[in-house]
Amino acid sequence: MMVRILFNLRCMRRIYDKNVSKSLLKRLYSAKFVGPDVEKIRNFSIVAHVDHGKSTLADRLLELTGAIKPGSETSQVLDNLPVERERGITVKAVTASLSYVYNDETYLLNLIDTPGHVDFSNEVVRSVTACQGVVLLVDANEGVQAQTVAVHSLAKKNNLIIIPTLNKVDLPRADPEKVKGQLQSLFGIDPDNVLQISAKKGWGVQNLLEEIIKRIPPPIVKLDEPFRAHIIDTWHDKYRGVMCLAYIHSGVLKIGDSVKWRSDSKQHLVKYLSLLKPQEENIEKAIAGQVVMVGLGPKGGGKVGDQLLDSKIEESNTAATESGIRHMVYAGIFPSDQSQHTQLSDSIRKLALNDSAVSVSVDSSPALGQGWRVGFLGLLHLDVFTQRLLQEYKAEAILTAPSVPYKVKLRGSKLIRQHRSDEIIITNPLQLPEPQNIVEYYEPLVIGTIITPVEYIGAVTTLCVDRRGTPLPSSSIDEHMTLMQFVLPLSEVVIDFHDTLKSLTSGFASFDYHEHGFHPSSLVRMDILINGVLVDELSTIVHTSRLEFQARRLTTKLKEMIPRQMVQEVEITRTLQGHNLKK
Ligand SMILES: Nc1nc2c(ncn2[C@@H]2O[C@H](COP(=O)(O)OP(=O)(O)OP(=O)(O)O)[C@@H](O)[C@H]2O)c(=O)[nH]1
Repeated sequence: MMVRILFNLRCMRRIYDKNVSKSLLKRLYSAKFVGPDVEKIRNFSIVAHVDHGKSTLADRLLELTGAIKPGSETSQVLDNLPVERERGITVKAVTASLSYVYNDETYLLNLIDTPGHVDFSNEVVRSVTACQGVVLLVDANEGVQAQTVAVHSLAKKNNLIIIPTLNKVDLPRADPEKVKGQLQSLFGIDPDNVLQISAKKGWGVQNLLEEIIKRIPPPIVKLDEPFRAHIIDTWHDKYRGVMCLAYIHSGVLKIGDSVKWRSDSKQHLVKYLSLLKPQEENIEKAIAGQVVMVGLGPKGGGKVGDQLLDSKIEESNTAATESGIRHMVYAGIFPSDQSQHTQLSDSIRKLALNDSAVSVSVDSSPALGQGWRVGFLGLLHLDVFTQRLLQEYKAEAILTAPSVPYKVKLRGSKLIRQHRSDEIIITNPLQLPEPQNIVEYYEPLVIGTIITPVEYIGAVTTLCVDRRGTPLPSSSIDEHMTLMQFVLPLSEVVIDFHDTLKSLTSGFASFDYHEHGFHPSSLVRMDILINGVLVDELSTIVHTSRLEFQARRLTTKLKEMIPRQMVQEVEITRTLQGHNLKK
């Protein structure tokens, strides 16, 4: 019961009104495509720091190409999940196939609008695999921010053409020349190549569209080879089963073609084939270089990362769908009532299809019953996942306290045999072996990039050192802004680091991080006993230097939250040294 009071993070949000997206789609009208010609295809993505205007630019591009009517009342048309509209953020990359006539030729432009928040960066990573270029959007007022650095290096790593574009030039405080200087000093971008637009007012957007056609090359594909595509997104359709967004690498795909998954050799027929403009437009045939929606019917399946092949290709690889995603945070998800277990299980399965970044494994708890241990890319990802469960599937869930994964090196041949390895990853504090069976503890570190005005360098350094961070060399972006880097423990970053950084720097600093592997650390499991009984769900793994602070913070909270008459004593045990703290 007490556990529920503390950790029942049910999202009490407004119920999803399905009519939102339907009425929206009604307002869209379609332009006629001339048959695809690879030379006239451009696949590109809009990448930027959070809130620099990606979705607003996507709206203007949709208007210019006739996919939506100009002056449409609904803004951020591609952000059509209720959670995206409520929070004003993009969490899913969305594709729109647009047609545009330039120099009397009709071009097919596949636009992918991507999220900006670091927790959804996997969507960006996946999107760029279907692109030959990106529009790197930078707010001309805020200038280069931490995610600008991250998406620029991602585009470079994938050898994509980058179209640097300054947005929000209509703002009185916009300083395009200063931001061009930042792009030059950080990335070596020639200021003459930088475009200037106002996505909100539509200024310069047509020029940008034509620059996309001129600067980004058509995809290099093999039309005469057998059909092969890779899956960049999937979602569940109530009537048609799994629908997949596929980027075609070679060959041609037609309705009725026989295909198979690379991960299993079973044959299927292509039942649905559409362009997303962004509403579905059925097509009979798609060619290499296109991004299309494919459905194989209710039993057809489909997973992000897998490949769809012509059934005559003799190739299979059961590991084809391994994502390589490293989960940053794990939490237990349990039904609020065990009678809801089947429904919640079904909802999690369907949502995990659309949110391929989560990992789901079965879990159980003495207090909460049967449930799942779910891995997320960060706390915002966890929050959005539970909100989507409630809004899109009406599934209420109880969440346990989130924890980062740890690693331990085991002692004892029996244990090593049992785990088939001398090292195990701990995603649940309860899995931690007894201290005498552990040779070494490891915790995950990240390299954090912070871009801050120079006057906050001191405050940022103090925050990072307090969070056990080690500074790396910093570099000046211009006379006002500095790029700082720190090696930080992931556990110190995921909970409230971003909010604290924002409040210390009056909202001016931005933060991004990438993983830096597991490193040896001094860790201990902190157990909580209430009325002498160990409450499994309250156990956490903490760094020994933070044990007392964390213990006092948690017991103070428990003291406030648990009705006094129900508790005689709250006790904290430290398994390693057997210390007790009583409140
Ligand atoms: N003044 C001005 N405001 C803009 C412009 N472009 C976007 N905005 C505003 O900036 C805010 C963020 O715009 P979005 O398009 O949601 O930004 P985003 O990059 O898609 O955001 P995420 O998907 O959450 O990363 C909104 O309030 C927009 O109205 C512009 O050219 N000028």
